[in-house]
Amino acid sequence: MDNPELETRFADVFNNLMLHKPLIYHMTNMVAISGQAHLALAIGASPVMSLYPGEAAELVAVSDSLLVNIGTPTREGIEAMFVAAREARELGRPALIDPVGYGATNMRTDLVERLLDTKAFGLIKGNGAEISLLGGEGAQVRGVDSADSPRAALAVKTVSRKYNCIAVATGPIDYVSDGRDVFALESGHEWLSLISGSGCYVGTIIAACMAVTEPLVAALASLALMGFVAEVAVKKSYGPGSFHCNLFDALFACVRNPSSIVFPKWQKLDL
Ligand SMILES: Nc1ncnc2c1ncn2[C@@H]1O[C@H](COP(=O)(O)OP(=O)(O)O)[C@@H](O)[C@H]1O
Ligand SMILES: Cc1ncsc1CCOP(=O)(O)O
Repeated sequence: MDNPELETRFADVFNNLMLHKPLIYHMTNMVAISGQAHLALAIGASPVMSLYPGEAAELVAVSDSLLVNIGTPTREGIEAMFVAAREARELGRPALIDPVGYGATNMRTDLVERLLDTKAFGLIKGNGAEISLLGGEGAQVRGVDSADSPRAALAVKTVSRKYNCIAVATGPIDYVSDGRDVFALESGHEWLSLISGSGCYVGTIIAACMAVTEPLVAALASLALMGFVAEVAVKKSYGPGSFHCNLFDALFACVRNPSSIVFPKWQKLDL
């Protein structure tokens, strides 16, 4: 899809991140939490992380967007997520849910469905397997990893329609749907799957962008950015460790100079 207008919009999104420095309230897992905080800062946003029910409503009120990631659930954290989701709905705050490990255990499946019942979320972002299962398509989930997601392209549209929000399925090919169209992007590098938390990082970038633009553009811009920076970072890296560092450095540089980004091209699928 050759669309210079869309690329200008992506660049505007990153410029606005630097300008507005939105506060992103992360309710996230103990694996990726510090990386997500560092990443938010690198892209010009401000992170606040908390899983405490007693301050969840107040934090939603002062934040520019909410990210709920169920990766390492705890009793208290779950209670806080429901408080935050209801407050975000009440206040109309942009909110994203990352259903980490949906389908891996009955508990996660049930939790995600109950959170979605709050109707707080303008965007669902999962890996291909999580979104395929949410959309009623078959997929294999092992722990929190996506083992197989051949039907993610179809599922993303189903999920978007079912939950009346933007749906995003990540993987070697990323898919995004607004319930009408399905967009696909092949970019990035397989080493992203060697960084535990790379999907969570995508969540942070999208949630930050949702504070400054509509959810569809936020998703398309964020995934194109991630794809491009992964391709840049891998050229300077020896393995997952240096790749992780170079990825953050490339994100830092790109959001400060969006005209340096060669955005990989989204394709509109005929589905
Ligand atoms: N084989 C791959 N090639 C290129 N990019 C990939 C590959 N696998 C995952 N990605 C990218 O890594 C990021 C995280 O996606 P994914 O691994 O599906 O999430 P999760 O970590 O939640 O399982 C996304 O930006 C996705 O595009
Ligand atoms: C390994 C792990 N276990 C529970 S949450 C988590 C991190 C998952 O991060 P991602 O799905 O973004 O790779």
